[in-house]
Amino acid sequence: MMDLPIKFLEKMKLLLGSEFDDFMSSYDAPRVYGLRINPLKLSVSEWREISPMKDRVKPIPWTKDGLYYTEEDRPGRHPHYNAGLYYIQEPSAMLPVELLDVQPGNRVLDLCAAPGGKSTQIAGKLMGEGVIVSNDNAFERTKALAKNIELAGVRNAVILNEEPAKLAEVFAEWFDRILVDAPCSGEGMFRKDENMAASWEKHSVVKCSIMQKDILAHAAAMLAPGGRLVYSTCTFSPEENESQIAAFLAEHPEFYIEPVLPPGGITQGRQDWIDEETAAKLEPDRAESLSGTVRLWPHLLEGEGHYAAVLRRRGERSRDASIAVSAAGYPLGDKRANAKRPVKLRGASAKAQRTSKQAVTEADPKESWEAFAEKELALDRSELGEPVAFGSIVYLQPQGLPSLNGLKIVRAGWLVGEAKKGRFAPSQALAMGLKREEAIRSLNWSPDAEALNRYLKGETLFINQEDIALADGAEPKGYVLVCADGYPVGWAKYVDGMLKNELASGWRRI
Ligand SMILES: C[S@@+](CC[C@H](N)C(=O)[O-])C[C@H]1O[C@@H](n2cnc3c(N)ncnc32)[C@H](O)[C@@H]1O
Repeated sequence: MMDLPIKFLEKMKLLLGSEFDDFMSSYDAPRVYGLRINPLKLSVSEWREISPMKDRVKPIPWTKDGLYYTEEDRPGRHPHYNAGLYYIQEPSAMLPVELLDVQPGNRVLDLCAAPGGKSTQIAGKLMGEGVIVSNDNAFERTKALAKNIELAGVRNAVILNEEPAKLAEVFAEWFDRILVDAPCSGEGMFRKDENMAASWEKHSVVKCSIMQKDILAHAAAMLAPGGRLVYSTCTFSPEENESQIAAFLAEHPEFYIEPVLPPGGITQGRQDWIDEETAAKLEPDRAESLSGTVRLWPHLLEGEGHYAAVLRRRGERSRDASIAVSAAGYPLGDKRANAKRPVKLRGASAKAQRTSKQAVTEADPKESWEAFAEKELALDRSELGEPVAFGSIVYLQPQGLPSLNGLKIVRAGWLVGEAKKGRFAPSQALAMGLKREEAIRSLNWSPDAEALNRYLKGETLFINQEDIALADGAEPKGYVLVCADGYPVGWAKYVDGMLKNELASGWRRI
């Protein structure tokens, strides 16, 4: 039996009454495991054709691409993981994005996004059209966020490291969809992570609910009229769930709850759990609408537990032409449209900008990219973002963004590579976002090939030239896109029988 905080147990007993014993028995039941197939790479049925796990998985009812797997399968160790074919995610955490109803072409904000489970799910719904702005205010956590987004092969994400108030100054009424997967006391994570139970007092319910209120208020300011906002937590406390949403409705008459018809095992939100003070501020029908939010309980379904509310903003968005902006972030036609914009960069991007101030760059990095893409890729660039360079690093930035002036940027778009000493070095993110046939040279190994295992460990290999698939007219020497089962895992450089490993250092198997 797990060691759970006494105060938590007393509270749950009071809330759940006769259901409490069933709830408690869920802590003795084994954990369940989930993964979500990445539609940017392949469909569930295509994955089933190639996966050794295919006969042991079963569908997660509330997510088209979600599957339960057994612990022994260890999908994180299979090369399909290195190829970004799926994301390992707690099953109930897959619901909020389903409720967000993302459509290709939408502008979506994932406000509390690290480590990126839900951002990658959103990107899979956008299918490369529109933009996802993925933000987290904890810089260290944005590193995992960027890696997961890149692993999934997302081409249309911008990753920021900001406070919601700062974002709201730039993105007023800009987004069609916003996800607030709020920081919370994590009561639904106790079974998965015992540390969460130990630190429950520290992340107190009261502290979290103050934080959530502030985040929600800024999120509301960024949603366009007619837009949809999903609020979710992985905790059970009503203060962070129904009462939080009730307080939000009381302060935001322009929002209403869109009721969710709970699929099997998912239950309605508990309108009777709203605290009295908040309930008194709401009209009765608005208070009743809280039963249109949803709860996932570990004793009623196979998942750790979650809460989600779908909020709609009244009105209709008016999309005007002035939204079209230049790469410099100003509306087209504005005299500043070609101006260089001062931006704050974080991590690798910041380093590249510092370096570029010291060294004289021989060629415009964007031109280096264009030359590389022209020669080495069979990629239709007309559908992709606008090349923008920060120092020597080149990104393809989704079009139509407002100026990111003054924001802390982790990724200004799809990081395609770096111009170094007159050459262009393609990035790991570029490899992951390409399809095999979009590179003029590729090499494909089966997942159990020893050569692939050695490549993933970062070793240099010796291969037969004939193993490289070449586009018409391409010579064997040069960058090769290395694939597992036809899906890219990274770059290598081929010269005279030798395959120099270009797999990014943080991506190698240890
Ligand atoms: C529940 S986790 C998000 C999990 C993520 N959505 C996923 O699916 O992988 C909450 C996140 O909120 C971030 N956070 C906390 N306070 C924040 C704030 N004021 N603004 C933005 N992010 C915040 C935390 O750093 C944490 O990464």
